[in-house]
Amino acid sequence: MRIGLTGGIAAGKSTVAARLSELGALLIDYDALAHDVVRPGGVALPRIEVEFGSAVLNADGTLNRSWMADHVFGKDAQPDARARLDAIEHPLIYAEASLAEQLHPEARIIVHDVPLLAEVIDTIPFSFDHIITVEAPVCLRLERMTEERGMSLEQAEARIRHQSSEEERRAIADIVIDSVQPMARMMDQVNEVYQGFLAELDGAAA
Ligand SMILES: CC(C)(COP(=O)(O)OP(=O)(O)OC[C@H]1O[C@@H](n2cnc3c(N)ncnc32)[C@H](O)[C@@H]1O)[C@@H](O)C(=O)NCCC(=O)NCCS
Ligand SMILES: Nc1ncnc2c1ncn2[C@@H]1O[C@H](COP(=O)(O)OP(=O)(O)OP(=O)(O)O)[C@@H](O)[C@H]1O
Repeated sequence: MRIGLTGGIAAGKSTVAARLSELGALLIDYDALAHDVVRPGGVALPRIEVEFGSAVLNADGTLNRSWMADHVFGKDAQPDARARLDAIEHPLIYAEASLAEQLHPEARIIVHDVPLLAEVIDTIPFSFDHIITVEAPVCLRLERMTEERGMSLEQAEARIRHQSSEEERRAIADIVIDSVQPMARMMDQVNEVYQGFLAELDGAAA
């Protein structure tokens, strides 16, 4: 069974993902894959350099993430910069995700943790049995991003502006997890959701 997990930045998606993984799901973390595919020596970095110029690299040859973030999400970013970066990274991320699945043929429940699932739902080369979105109001997410991640309010607002809205994420999801509820209750909800998946699999096998 393949599950899509999404949510706006700092809504609590990684917290839910970690719980699903503890419960036994195979977790495929697209943020981690997005970091992997731009490592030095890979095919993405030279393409990104051609697309955005040599300022995109640090002196040690790694991707300058804050430069890239400014040029993709910042107020002076070119309107198509995000699409140009995504066009380089996304196919490589999907190939890695597919490989991760092939490496674990025993996995009964596979969770693809995809921050931008609503944006890519028509192009991602996977279909999902269920889609979970984790949601919290923008003001709370801004607070989490500025207090816990050292982002300025402007950077945090820009990142949210470049993402789908809660409404768009809810439209693709059949399960919504509200991360304003106390952590313990949210974890109980994740447990219930997971048990539901197992029951569905057992029902299908019977
Ligand atoms: C622009 C980059 C270099 C900025 O790096 P940075 O370290 O600041 O952010 P990081 O990668 O840790 O992502 C943090 C969060 O930002 C958001 N985010 C990342 N990329 C994007 C994007 N293209 N559009 C909107 N939001 C994004 C997601 O919510 C993600 O969880 C990086 O995010 C990137 O390479 N993005 C393109 C790849 C992508 O689409 N990643 C998302 C997973 S599919
Ligand atoms: N129900 C909750 N109650 C209190 N705090 C929560 C709850 N859910 C998540 N959080 C907190 O919110 C913060 C953001 O959560 P998390 O890192 O899981 O977000 P995320 O959506 O994965 O972010 P990103 O999209 O950047 O990966 C964390 O500090 C987490 O502990």
